[in-house]
Amino acid sequence: MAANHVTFDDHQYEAGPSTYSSIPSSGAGAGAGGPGVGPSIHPDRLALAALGTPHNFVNGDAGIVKKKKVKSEKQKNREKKKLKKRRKLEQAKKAAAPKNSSNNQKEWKVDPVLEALKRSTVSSSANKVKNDTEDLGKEEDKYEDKVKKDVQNENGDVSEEVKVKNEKEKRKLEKREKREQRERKEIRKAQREKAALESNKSITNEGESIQQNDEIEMMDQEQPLELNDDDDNDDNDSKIDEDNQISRSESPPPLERFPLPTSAPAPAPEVLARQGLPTGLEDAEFIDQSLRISLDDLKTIPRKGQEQGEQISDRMKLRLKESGVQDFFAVQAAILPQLLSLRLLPFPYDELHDYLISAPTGSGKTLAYAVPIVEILSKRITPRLRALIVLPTRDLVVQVRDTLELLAKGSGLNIGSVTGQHSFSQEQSQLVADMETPLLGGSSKLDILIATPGRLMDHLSSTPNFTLQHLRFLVIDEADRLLNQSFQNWLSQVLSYINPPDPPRSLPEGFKLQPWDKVAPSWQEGLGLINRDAEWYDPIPSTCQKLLFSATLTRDPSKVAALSLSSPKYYIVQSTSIPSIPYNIGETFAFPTELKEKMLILPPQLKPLNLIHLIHCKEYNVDKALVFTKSVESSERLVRLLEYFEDAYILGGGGGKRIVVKGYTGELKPNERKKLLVEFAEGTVNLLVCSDLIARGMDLPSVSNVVSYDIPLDLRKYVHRVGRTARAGREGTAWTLVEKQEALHFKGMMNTANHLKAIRKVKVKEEDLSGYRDSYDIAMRRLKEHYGRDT
Ligand SMILES: Nc1ncnc2c1ncn2[C@@H]1O[C@H](COP(=O)(O)OP(=O)(O)OP(=O)(O)O)[C@@H](O)[C@H]1O
Repeated sequence: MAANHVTFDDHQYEAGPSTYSSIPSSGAGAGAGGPGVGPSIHPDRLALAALGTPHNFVNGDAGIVKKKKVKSEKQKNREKKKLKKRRKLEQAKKAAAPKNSSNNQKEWKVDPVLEALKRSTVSSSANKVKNDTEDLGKEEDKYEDKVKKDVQNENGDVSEEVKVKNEKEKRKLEKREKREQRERKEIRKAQREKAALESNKSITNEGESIQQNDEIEMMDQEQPLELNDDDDNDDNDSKIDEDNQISRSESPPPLERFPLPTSAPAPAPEVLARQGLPTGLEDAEFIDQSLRISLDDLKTIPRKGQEQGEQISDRMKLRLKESGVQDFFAVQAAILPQLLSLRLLPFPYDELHDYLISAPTGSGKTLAYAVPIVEILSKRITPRLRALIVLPTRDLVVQVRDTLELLAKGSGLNIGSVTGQHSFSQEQSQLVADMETPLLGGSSKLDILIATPGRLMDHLSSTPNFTLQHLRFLVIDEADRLLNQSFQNWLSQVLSYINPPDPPRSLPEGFKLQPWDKVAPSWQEGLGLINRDAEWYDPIPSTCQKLLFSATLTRDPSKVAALSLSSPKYYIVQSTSIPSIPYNIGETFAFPTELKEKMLILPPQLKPLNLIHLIHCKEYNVDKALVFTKSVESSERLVRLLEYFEDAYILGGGGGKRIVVKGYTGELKPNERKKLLVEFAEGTVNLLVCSDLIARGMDLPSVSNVVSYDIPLDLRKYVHRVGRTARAGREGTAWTLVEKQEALHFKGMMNTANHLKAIRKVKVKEEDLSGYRDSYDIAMRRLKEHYGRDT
């Protein structure tokens, strides 16, 4: 009986042509009924027909027997045709099957169109089957053509044109299917909306009706997603839709309406910039750049139990006076009283703040941390590494070390630096006294270390007994630049060497604690030296204060968060007459008060002549100048051109003194650079041509002019360039040579920062340049000869 439930498709693909042998004149002959002549119908089915078994099964053979009696000639012909087509189809399938199967038989791939049709016929009624059969016939015809074409394609019989046609047809079919799907969905949606409207009518309360609509809207949004999952089950879906409509209209009145959530207004960029920042940074304290406090007037904030604050030590006053300091500048006046109020080893109840200080270039940031470090550490008994200052370049390390040595003269403090300038072992012997005995508390020879991040990391990982556990100050100068250096993830590494290890940790096996091995109190628990569970006191807090200084201090939340600041205080030093310039979100730049800014807008070919005019013309008197170019190569070229020009100009009787120009590049050895800076300070060198990298943070008190021969790429670079002059309250002028095609960009950049008004435009007349023409032409000829190509 199982055969009775075989569907039409099952017959088609499994029973084979024998199923249809009942069709008169089919001539198939060799069916399941045996090799007899004429119609061969399975005896079971004949018996069933005779018994009058109800033929409500979809499409059994018995059904066919019954249908046979009423079939018209037309129908028979049609079926014959179909049969013919099917046979052709079977043949085509065999031909289309891959030829490489192991048993040399063609493997049949399931065709998605036929599969879909197969599924649809399973659930349809007998009538539907009839229609479907016709449809299927059509589809099969199409498919047969397609297969034929495919077979031909495979054999390479068909031209390119035919292939394209096939493709087009395939796409058409797909498009049609999609369109139909879309239409079905739209119909369903319209039905739902209609039902919703009807159910709304029955709800008299207006508020309730709104809620009902909301509900329906929500459902509308959700339902298509479900329906999309199975588009073939349209009938079922529409039934579900009907059920939904009914249940909606019959559902009890909805509950009282709650206020719907509304989206919050978009936060302002400044607010966004603050997100993720520690509290304290939101409330920056602004310090007027003109603030001055005399050395005698500066007092520390009184500590607990103190009536009034203390003055700085006489020795420090003396040292400061020796280096020309009469008053403390604003940045120093702002933070010295706070930093100096804490002891070398603060009490547990003393609140240690970290500091972020944004102050203009040349405003005296170095002394703002150097003075408290020297003052506080001078009270120490045994040397331990208590201050670490990280700087981005060797030159800055040398500069800061000089300042610290000057201040610490006579204090007994040991100051060292690691930059990679000396051999690693030389630096090691400078850092630690004992590298042989394992010591938990380290064996530092230094009190203050100034380092570049890369070399610091090397020592942390490879120098035995070098530890940061005793740090009282961690200073990150030029912080914006350093925080942008992800080099070996240096910041988080350094912080991990400062923070106490997580308890519990027992001492290494076989380790012997030496009597002179002094572990920092906050590290003792982590190293297993004390068991706080058995003690009565709270964890011992770290005594390290982090101080960050920069002219352009970033407030990038992710970078600031990486510092794990504790109770941070944020100070911005700026002039009240020139408002600070908000640039990037949360970033402010401040310019030195005594700075004059000028720009020349000119054709590129006139840049050298204009520079020559600026340095030779009495009116402008551009001397003691740092000249910035866009690259090392253009620095070299400019230095050479100016040298050739000076040769020709002096020889040609141009008048005036010879201008001495030198390049200040990274290729110079440290002692050469130092010599050059001394010559520049003495005035024997008039112009130093350099790149941005080398000049950053350089403190050259004698710089009177900064010339941007090539415009800076961004405002940040501009601030750092111009900040090389007008330092420490002195006057200075910044010149920018702007090529005509760059004018829009440069002005736009300054305008965005609301700073364009501060820059005066200078125009040099063509005739003013004529006096230099001859010497300039000679210089250019020599330059061309030198480079052996056109310049
Ligand atoms: N209170 C002061 N009185 C006089 N001169 C000072 C004072 N403080 C600092 N200076 C001098 O000002 C110059 C600039 O100081 P410093 O290099 O510390 O500035 P800075 O803010 O660190 O600049 P940059 O951001 O460019 O590094 C130095 O020559 C320094 O000696």
